[in-house]
Amino acid sequence: MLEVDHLQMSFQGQEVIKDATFTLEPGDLVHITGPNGCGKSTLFKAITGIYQATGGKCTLGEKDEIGALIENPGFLEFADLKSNLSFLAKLKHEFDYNYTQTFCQRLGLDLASKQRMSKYSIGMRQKAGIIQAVMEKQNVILLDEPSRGLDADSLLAFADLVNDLAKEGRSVVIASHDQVPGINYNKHYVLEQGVLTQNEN
Ligand SMILES: Nc1ncnc2c1ncn2[C@@H]1O[C@H](COP(=O)(O)OP(=O)(O)OP(=O)(O)O)[C@@H](O)[C@H]1O
Repeated sequence: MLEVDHLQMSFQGQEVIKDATFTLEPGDLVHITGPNGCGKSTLFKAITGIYQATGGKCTLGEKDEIGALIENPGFLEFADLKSNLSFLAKLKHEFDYNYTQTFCQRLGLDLASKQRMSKYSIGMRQKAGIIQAVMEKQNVILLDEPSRGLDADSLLAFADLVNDLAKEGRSVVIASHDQVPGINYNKHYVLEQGVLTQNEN
């Protein structure tokens, strides 16, 4: 699905990612942890092509599609949730209202609400960012600090959601320094001093 092979990323000679190597199989639920500033967001930006990697390579299967939430998601601030999500979906696909609604219901957002995004709380924006990463049936899902701003019930709903995505054979990679209880990770990595290392536990 996705092969990340000795990926490197430097900025003006400063090496942030020295060696990141991992492979994603269908249904993998992967946790990448590491201290602030270790390069988790940079790794996702290099995988998605927002940044051009300075070394190594990423190979995505022909039929595979990446959905990503990286840092603070940007929205059309004066438009409501449905306008924002349908705008994003239509860049590549048809907007599937009913399918998207299932994710909104699971995370406690109202897809029919006329409230503009500028009035959304940090947690609500985060949920909208998670939903846009999965609503087009993307099968390689990269979530950077997805639990930011989520309350206790929403964290449980989020854990259920990602566990279900993995059961469907979609692969989810979560980068975070905190733990979300209830996520059934099958692989753990640590990013430290630019090197991504797999942990057995
Ligand atoms: N466009 C850029 N230009 C220069 N340096 C950058 C750029 N993007 C990221 N960096 C540097 O890369 C390093 C890693 O940043 P990154 O945001 O990837 O860390 P992180 O692990 O996601 O941090 P956090 O846990 O705090 O979110 C930082 O030192 C940052 O300053």
